Amino acid sequence: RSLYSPDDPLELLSADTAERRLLGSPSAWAVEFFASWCGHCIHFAPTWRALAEDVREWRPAVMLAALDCADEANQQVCADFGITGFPTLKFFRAFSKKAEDGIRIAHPAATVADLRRAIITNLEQSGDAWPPACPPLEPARDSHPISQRGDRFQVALDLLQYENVAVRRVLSSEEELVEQFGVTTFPSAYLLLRNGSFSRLPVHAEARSFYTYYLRTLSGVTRGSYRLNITGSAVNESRALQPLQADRSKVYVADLESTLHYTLRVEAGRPAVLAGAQLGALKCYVATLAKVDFLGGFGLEVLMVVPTRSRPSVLQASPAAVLPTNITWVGCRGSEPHFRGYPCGLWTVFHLLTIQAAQGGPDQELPLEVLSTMRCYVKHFFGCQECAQHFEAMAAKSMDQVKGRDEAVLWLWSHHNEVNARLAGGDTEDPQFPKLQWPPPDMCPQCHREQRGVHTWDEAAVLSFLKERFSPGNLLLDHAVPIPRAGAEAAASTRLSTAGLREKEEEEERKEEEKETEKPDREGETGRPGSSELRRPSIVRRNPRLQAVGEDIVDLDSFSEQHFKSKALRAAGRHRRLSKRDTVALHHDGGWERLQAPESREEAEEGGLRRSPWLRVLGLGFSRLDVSLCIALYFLSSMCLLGMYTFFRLRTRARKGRPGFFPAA
Ligand SMILES: Cc1cc2nc3c(=O)[nH]c(=O)nc-3n(C[C@H](O)[C@H](O)[C@H](O)COP(=O)(O)OP(=O)(O)OC[C@H]3O[C@@H](n4cnc5c(N)ncnc54)[C@H](O)[C@@H]3O)c2cc1C
Repeated sequence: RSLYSPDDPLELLSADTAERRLLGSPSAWAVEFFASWCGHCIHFAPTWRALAEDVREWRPAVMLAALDCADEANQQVCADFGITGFPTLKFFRAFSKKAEDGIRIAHPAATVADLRRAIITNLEQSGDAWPPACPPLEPARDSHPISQRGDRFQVALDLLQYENVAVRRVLSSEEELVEQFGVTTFPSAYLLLRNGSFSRLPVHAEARSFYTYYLRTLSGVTRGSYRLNITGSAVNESRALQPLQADRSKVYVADLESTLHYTLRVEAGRPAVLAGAQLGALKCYVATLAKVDFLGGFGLEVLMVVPTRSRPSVLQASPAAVLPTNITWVGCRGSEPHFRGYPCGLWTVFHLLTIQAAQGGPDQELPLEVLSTMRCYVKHFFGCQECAQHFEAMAAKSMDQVKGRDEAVLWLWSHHNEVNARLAGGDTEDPQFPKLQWPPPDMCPQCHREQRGVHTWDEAAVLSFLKERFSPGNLLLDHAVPIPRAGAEAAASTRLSTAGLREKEEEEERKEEEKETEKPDREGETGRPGSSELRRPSIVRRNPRLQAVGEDIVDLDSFSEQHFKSKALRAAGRHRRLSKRDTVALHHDGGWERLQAPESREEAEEGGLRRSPWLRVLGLGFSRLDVSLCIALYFLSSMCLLGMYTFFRLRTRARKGRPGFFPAA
């Protein structure tokens, strides 16, 4: 099942319906914005469902709804409603005009009773926005605290859909009525009939459910014509995922790519403004991806981020890019849509990053940098807010004490296991993928030891297991989105060893250089149609319009250019083609070239930023535009000189031909 199904008594909103239903509505709405992968949303779903059941009779005065912000189709609408974390609960008064009118209902960990009270409190404060279907709940002189009054409003709301009965409240302060009915205890309920007779309701307890039940059973009281409007969208319908054959000893590139797609296009695209610490966190993340030899040769060209103040973030600006635009979970695929997926992918990406950072190059600090990048990323972008808080608490305790590169790998491993232990047996656990202390004995027997009957880990064995597991040779390309290429070659590329990849890559680079030398005027073109050598676009493109904006928006283009200068130089040394616009061209496999967006081709050509080989050899840093201008100026000045020369020459000749100035004697 998805978190909610059409059987639940709430409306499942979508991008098409959210604004239409919530804004300008004669009903008040309580909405949960959730992400189906988020553990705390999974915990919270039964409470929201129970609340929906509890207040189902309050329709159409008060409606309950839910919107899945993890669904990429809903990304924009969730951003419009200012949703940055999950679950977020908002109350919309009737006739709310703007998305910002939603009032946050604090504390999603609240009980059904707390939430019901929060709805009533907000309803009471509706003033002019009183839902027409809602009975008048607020007597003129009510000195009781709102929390107490709220409990008693509920009966009136519970009877909303019933005809031939009206519920009114009388306060103890209304002495005349109290006296007329002979009321002695508060609260108590009286039934007043049309003929003027009245009697106290014979209920066992002066409580909401007793009153409601009794009133509904009265003769003549019937349910009105209002029908529950269960409008489950097809997208949200319960569905089990088709199982994909996944080898659990492998790491799938499809999972890594899907995670990058989700982190960069969805999570980082959510804030209205990227600035300050949040922008810093994104820069770190991008920088780490570029710095670590991420995917070890599996064709990721990282990465341009463009300054933005507007939310349709640059991260979405390039429709076709290196990463696929859809999500395919393979190793991280859950048995149902709300299990596993993105959080699984995020753990996997960070394990891979720490291990690759620990293994590659002389930079001792890099694995520690990866850990702090993960900490920053989770703090600023991970949509599951409570997960992020838990992780931050763990990190604050011990992350600073990590000194060495192997220690960094083991820190992440052991803390991931701590999370596994906390979540084991809970409702976020996919029954088909129980949360274990990892790696389990069948995956790594040598990792486990027993000393006097007590289990211990052999950390050295764990470390080498992790290094092997997250080595480039253990990455599988299955189910990732392929780019068409020659049949046999494509088949062969489904799984390549690191060595194979690197050889292939070098060969392709050689070929590429040769082609560039042969056809300098084709520089900037993205490849031959049908060939596997399309130049890959960067994930995110420069958007010149956005560059004029504010000071605290950092141009990550120049940031990364500076940051990775040394890396770029090294790459250039290895005959990498490195354009000014591509931050770092990492290893690539020809079979993994992504289709390039046409606009990025145009952009590259228009900007004239790609230099032809001979200019690069000269190292002059001129673009083709510069050179064209030089030639044009040179030509113009030559023409000018020629003109002047001809003019003076003609004048001299003319003078010689004329009679002298002095008259003949
Ligand atoms: C930073 C972070 C904090 C989170 N906090 C919470 C939370 O507070 N509450 C909540 O409900 N959910 C939380 N989650 C989600 C939760 O940890 C799982 O990611 C999610 O439930 C999916 O679980 P899974 O079964 O796919 O395995 P995951 O735990 O996601 O693991 C993914 C894969 O990594 C491998 N793996 C497992 N353990 C280890 C390990 N110790 N070392 C290396 N590899 C390992 C396995 O192959 C596994 O399939 C958090 C996720 C992240 C990224």
